[in-house]
This record gives sequence, C-alpha cells and structure tokens, in this order.
Amino acid sequence: MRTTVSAPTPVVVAIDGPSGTGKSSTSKGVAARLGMAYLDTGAQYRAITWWMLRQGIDPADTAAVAAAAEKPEIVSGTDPLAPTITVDGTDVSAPIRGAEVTGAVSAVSAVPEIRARITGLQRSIAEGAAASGPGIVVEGRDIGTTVLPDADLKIFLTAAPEVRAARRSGELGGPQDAARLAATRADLVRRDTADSSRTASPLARAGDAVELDTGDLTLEQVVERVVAMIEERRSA
Ligand SMILES: Nc1ncnc2c1ncn2[C@@H]1O[C@H](COP(=O)(O)OP(=O)(O)O)[C@@H](O)[C@H]1O
Ligand SMILES: Nc1ccn([C@H]2C[C@H](O)[C@@H](COP(=O)(O)OP(=O)(O)O)O2)c(=O)n1
Repeated sequence: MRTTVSAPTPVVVAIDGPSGTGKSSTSKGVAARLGMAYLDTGAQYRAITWWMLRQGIDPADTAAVAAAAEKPEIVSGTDPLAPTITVDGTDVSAPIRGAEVTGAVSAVSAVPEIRARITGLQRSIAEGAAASGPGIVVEGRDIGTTVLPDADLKIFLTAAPEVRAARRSGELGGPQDAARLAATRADLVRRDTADSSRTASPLARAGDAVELDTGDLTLEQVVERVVAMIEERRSA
C-alpha cells in the first residue's frame, strides 16, 4: 500500500510586541523548527531609516522622509537560519543595529508614506511564502492589527520592562551595573511609548491575538508553546 505524505497546510503567523519581549528569537526558532519562512519587519524599518540618515535626511523632517519613501530598494531574505537585509544591494544587517539607527527609527517609521511602502513589501513577501511553502512567521508591531489582519495565528508577546532591559543589556556584554540597566530600560520605554502612541498603525495587540508573557519562560519554552499553537491550528 502506498502512503501519501501531504504537504503541511501553509500558515501565516503574526508575532507582535514591544522591544525585548523575544519576537525575533522566537520567530526565528519557530520558523526554523517548522521549515517556514521568517520576516523581521523591524529590520525593514531600520533599513529605510539607515538609508535616510545616509542621504542626510533629518528623521524629524516628516515631509522630506515622506518624499523619499519610495526611493531605496529594500530586499529581505526570509531564511530563519540566515536572514538578510539589503538596501540598494548593500548588506546593512550590521549598521541597522547601531545606536544612530535605533535612535531615529521610531520617527521614520511613524511617517504614513513609510508605513504604506513597507507594509506593501511585507504583504507581498507573506503572500509569496504562503503560496510556495509551509508558510511564514512575520514579527513586528502592527502585523496582527494592520499588515496581516487575516493571519491564521496572532501572538502578542509581553514582558516587564526590567526583564526586557536586562535581556537587551545582556546582548551588549560587559558588566551589568544598575546605571546601565536603568539607561537601557529608559531607552526601551521611550521607544515603546513612541511606537504605541503614533497615529499611523501603532504598536498594539490585535483583539484576536493570544497574549504570552515571556518573563518567566525560557526561549525554548516560548518556541515550544508557539509551535504547539501552530500545530493545533493546522489540525483544526
Ligand atoms: N524567553 C526568553 N528568555 C530569556 N531571554 C530571551 C527570551 N527570549 C529572548 N531572549 C533574549 O532577549 C533578547 C531580546 O530578544 P529579541 O528576540 O531580540 O526580542 P525582540 O525581537 O522582541 O526585540 C535576546 O538577547 C534574546 O536572546
Ligand atoms: N512592524 C513594525 C516593526 C518595527 N517598527 C518600528 C518600531 C521599532 O521601534 C523599530 C525597530 O523594530 P525592531 O523590531 O528592530 O526593534 P527591537 O528589535 O525591538 O529593538 O521599527 C514598526 O513601526 N512596525
């Protein structure tokens, strides 16, 4: 007797939440485990911010940012084991993590023309992945609410600011003194406030998203829970 192994049903998963809740690590882990594609939408906003700074455009000059929104070509590679991001063919994966971009990204990403441009890119990447493989995990701030409101599964990650600051500060290495933790926490909270209070598609939990506090969970435990939710969705 011949057994037919059918391809898994493609699923589109939206993972949102504030900085340091574990969106990138969780999304990459889940996508790698299930052979899915992965899209880091924050990297796209960082990439266009990097380009604006390189052009000498002031991130606070909303009109200038809007006028240039369509100019750079931004390409995201969606392999969770080796995600890539280029701007006009230049690999920007390292410089987009620098302090200059981090300090400017909330202003640039609040401009409606920037959001329209980047949202269009995100939707076409998600559509392509869902049409050609087992699906995609897309992480950001407004994926469940705006970019992919029909996603098969929406997850909103949270964690206390102290936990998130300790995680972010840990990434930088070196001694973890109280002053450094307090400064990291203040930066995170400032960015969360800006991202949540902007008019255009703010950071928000979708009404139908599952909320998961990652504060007391290891990364492996968070990945396990999300994988279980996806498998449950596939078998429903
Ligand atoms: N559940 C977890 N427990 C402990 N550390 C975690 C957990 N999830 C993520 N991290 C660590 O926290 C930091 C921030 O995670 P990241 O995935 O970049 O968050 P986000 O994408 O939400 O900003 C990384 O150093 C990551 O390894
Ligand atoms: N879907 C998204 C993703 C990110 N952004 C903006 C707001 C965030 O502060 C920046 C950077 O996002 P990123 O996910 O790289 O930030 P962290 O990894 O949390 O430091 O981009 C957004 O407006 N919408």
